[in-house]
Amino acid sequence: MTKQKNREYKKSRKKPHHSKKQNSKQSSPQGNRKNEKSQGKPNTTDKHQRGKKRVTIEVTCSGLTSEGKGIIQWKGKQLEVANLLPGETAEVFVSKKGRFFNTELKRVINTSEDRANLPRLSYNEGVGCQIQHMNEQAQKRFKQNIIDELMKPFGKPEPIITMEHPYDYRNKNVMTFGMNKKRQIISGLYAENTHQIIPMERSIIHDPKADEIIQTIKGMMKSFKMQPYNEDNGRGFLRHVLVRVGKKSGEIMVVLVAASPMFKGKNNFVKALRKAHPEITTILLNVNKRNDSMVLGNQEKVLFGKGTITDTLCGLEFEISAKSFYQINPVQTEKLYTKAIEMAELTGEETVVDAYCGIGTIGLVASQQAGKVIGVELNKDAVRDAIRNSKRNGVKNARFYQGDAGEFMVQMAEHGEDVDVVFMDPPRSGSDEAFLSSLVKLKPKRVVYVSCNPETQARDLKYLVKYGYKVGEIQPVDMFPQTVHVESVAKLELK
Ligand SMILES: C[S@@+](CC[C@H](N)C(=O)[O-])C[C@H]1O[C@@H](n2cnc3c(N)ncnc32)[C@H](O)[C@@H]1O
Repeated sequence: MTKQKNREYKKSRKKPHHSKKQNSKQSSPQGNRKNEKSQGKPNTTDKHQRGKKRVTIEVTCSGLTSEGKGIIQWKGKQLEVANLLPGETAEVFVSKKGRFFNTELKRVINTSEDRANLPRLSYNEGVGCQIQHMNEQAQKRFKQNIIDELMKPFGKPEPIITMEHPYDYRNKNVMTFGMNKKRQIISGLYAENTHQIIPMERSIIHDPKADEIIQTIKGMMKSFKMQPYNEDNGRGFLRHVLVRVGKKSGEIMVVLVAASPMFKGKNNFVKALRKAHPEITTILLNVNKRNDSMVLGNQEKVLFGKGTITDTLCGLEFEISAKSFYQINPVQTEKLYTKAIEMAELTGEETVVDAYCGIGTIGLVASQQAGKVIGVELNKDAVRDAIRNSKRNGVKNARFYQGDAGEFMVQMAEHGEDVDVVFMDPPRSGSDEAFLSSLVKLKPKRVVYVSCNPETQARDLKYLVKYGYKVGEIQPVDMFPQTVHVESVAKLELK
């Protein structure tokens, strides 16, 4: 890569289209005095949470952040309120923590027509679903606006592909275990940007059976003298439980993530869990001694079954290991892959690279219409799955390699390989300069860029456009209903 290209790439990486916001309840005091007319009026002051003062204000919401929070003005400051919609008047609690303001919706006074007519949710069922208070039309508009805005430099995206039944869709649930102040075992999700567990028994987007299994495990812990892990003092055993469900096959994997490999009474535990849920097809113990936010550690032991599950996607069967990536919404994934493969315009002759290939899903589905497929993926377990999956489906024209996709592309470019089409589906952080600079050297006719983070996708598209590609169709797909996340696939052609 030339110095000029390097500088350009770094510059574009520094400036993502939207900047990340603060903690869910915290708003920065970045307000603007001109807006004081529309400021909320303080109603009352009360005390909560160990005597901290908070005021109740009446406000009208003027817009939405890219994280789906309502924007309000108060005392010359712009604050963000979760679960509030534009045009709504509401009572909001405001309290101050350091330089930041915490807000919490107390009561909506005038309801927007965009508000979802939800059945009453039980305790915390909507945690992690930042926009579950918007109805389907409003969610669709919200996500379309995000994509349209980000992709403005490249053309007008297609209307987003939505999901018919946008609930219970996740095939993977991960719950974290801990103790509450009454020393009762709890399981739930971390509150945004913290390691504080919000107890949760059921989520509107989780697979119901997976949630049920996690509750069974929580109920069994006391009698098996199994302590939840305490991050502060390093004591205890169970950190998380991951349940993965093959939505078509019905196979179910349970992964107990523990702080230690010493699992006393594991045989009896496995027996009791299988008795309560005969539908479980495999159980694993994963050991994670790390202190970061990664759920799974490297060490893994199969306690029951074959250690993997199988599922069907786009007519092919895929074996999936605990540590491998597998798209969490298979109904929408089929629509996404169908669109991506259509964009590749394969004729049966092409050499295709499937970069960041996971367990080989896109490459193997595309292999039926390609000359040959070369897949590259960093995760060893996923590459092993991909190789097994090509054999399982009788695919003869696909090869999978383990390694960094950027380094792999550099080598391909140095060897002057011929590549016709590249599918790329990087993680949320997007691709890197090694990958992109080699991609433009390899000059494939078409690049199909699949992304779960349109901000980094837009950044990388800008690079590819600068170095010889033009963006054709851009297709957003709602893979994550009820949340602010959106998937997008873009077709690029060599100019
Ligand atoms: C969004 S997933 C896509 C996987 C696959 N295309 C699919 O649809 O299931 C991104 C994948 O990139 C892999 N990955 C992350 N960093 C990588 C890198 N530097 N080189 C190669 N693969 C990487 C991850 O392990 C993960 O499997």
